[in-house]
Amino acid sequence: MVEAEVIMKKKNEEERGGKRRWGWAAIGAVLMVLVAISITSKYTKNPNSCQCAQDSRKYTGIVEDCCCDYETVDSINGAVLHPLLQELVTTPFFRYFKTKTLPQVKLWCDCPFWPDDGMCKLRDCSVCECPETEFPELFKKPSQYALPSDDLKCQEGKPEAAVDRTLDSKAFRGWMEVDNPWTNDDETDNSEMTYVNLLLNPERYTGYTGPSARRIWDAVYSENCPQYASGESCQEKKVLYKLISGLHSSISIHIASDYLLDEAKSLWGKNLDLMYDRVLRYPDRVRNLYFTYLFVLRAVTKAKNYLEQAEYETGNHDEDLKAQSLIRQLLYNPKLQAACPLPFDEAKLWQGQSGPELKQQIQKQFRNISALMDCVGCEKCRLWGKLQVLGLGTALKILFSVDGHSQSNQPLQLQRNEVIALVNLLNRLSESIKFVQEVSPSIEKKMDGLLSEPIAEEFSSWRRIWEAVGGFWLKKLQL
Ligand SMILES: Cc1cc2nc3c(=O)[nH]c(=O)nc-3n(C[C@H](O)[C@H](O)[C@H](O)COP(=O)(O)OP(=O)(O)OC[C@H]3O[C@@H](n4cnc5c(N)ncnc54)[C@H](O)[C@@H]3O)c2cc1C
Repeated sequence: MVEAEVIMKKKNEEERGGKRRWGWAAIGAVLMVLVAISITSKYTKNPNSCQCAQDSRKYTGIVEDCCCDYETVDSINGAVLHPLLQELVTTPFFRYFKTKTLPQVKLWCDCPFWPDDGMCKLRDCSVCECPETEFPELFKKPSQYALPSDDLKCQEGKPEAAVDRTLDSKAFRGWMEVDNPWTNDDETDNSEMTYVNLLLNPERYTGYTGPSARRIWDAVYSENCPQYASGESCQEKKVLYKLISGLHSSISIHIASDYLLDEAKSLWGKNLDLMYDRVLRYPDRVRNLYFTYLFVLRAVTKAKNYLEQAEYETGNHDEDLKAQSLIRQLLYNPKLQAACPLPFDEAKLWQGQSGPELKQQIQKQFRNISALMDCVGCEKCRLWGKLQVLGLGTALKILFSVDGHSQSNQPLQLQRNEVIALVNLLNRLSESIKFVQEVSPSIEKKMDGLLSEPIAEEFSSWRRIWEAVGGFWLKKLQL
């Protein structure tokens, strides 16, 4: 009897122990599942996780609102456009830009918005002007080849419905001084104009920063091309915003690619952190750079008949022939024509009843942006700001002010300075695209590394917790 009681007691204890183990096992399993859910949700659903950030930084497929993809832009830019443009901008015709280079004290006369407080810190802010003897003699005189207006080929009689994307090549014989409805520049004001050699004044870090620079960008964005909220704004306003943002990205990339790393030692070089902070970490800014590049490229190729027949005379026969030849190679490049025949389709814009009114409104906003460039408080920044905004204004003029439907029915006429600005702008954008393509994988890898270090640390902490929890429950189960 006693023996039977002892056996029963033992059996009951074993059953209780078994139940206890099962209880501990169940609690352990639930806790482990909770820990696992917490870890997986942290690294798969969190929008700030490394995986998501990596995906959003890949640039593939068609560039938004354009007709060409990122991969094609990279390859055609690297293989064809960049080398051609680099050579073209060194020719005498393209390297001298006519601009007002007013001393700081006179700046307020030109800036229609506010007197500048001159924030520029470095010697590198100032522009190196050309001596009178250096720039081409032919540039000093008004063109003797200008056509009387009745000699311009009329574009009437084209079918109203179809968009004519060709430009009248016969209209061009010489450089005309005509107003650009998109810009605020007046090239006829010769007394204060001077020529600068762009090769001697590279766009790079100048030390222009702080409230003065910020005020210009703020005025450009907030008053003249407010950020569109997707779906709310019309396509045309979106285009203006993207052009300015793309230009801003390009300026920041040039600052970062030629930066004063150590002022005391006069050491210049690449500042990749700055490039990441200002451009690469914002995928939209990179996309807008590609958009602006394709937009300007479309303008250049649309004006091909005109540009082919233009005169690139500076008095230096060999160099002028070279400029002409390089322009032809650019305009009729078979690789470019095959890979990206229509970089941007301007025919989709200004449709509908409000088209003409909208165009006037955006034209006014762009003229304001152009006028704002006179308020940039650093000469070299102002030079490149004015040149590139004039380049954009020229692209806008080519794409939107001259076609079969223009009110005036006037064929395209460009000022010499507009052509110089257009080509130099395309070259700047091309350099930026190349730079982004070359350095962004390594910067992104570095940044991903920095991002993943804390994540790796977190993972190992989680692993330690996991092991501790697992070990504890195993011990309990072995009890
Ligand atoms: C016309 C112009 C030309 C300049 N040229 C030079 C130059 O040659 N060399 C030089 O050293 N400095 C130049 N600067 C100054 C330079 O652009 C910066 O303003 C300065 O370096 C201070 O930079 P930041 O970090 O405050 O940002 P900023 O570049 O001033 O940007 C101001 C704000 O604009 C927004 N933003 C920035 N980039 C973009 C983008 N791509 N798209 C949309 N929004 C954006 C952000 O909200 C940012 O905070 C120029 C300024 C202007 C206005």
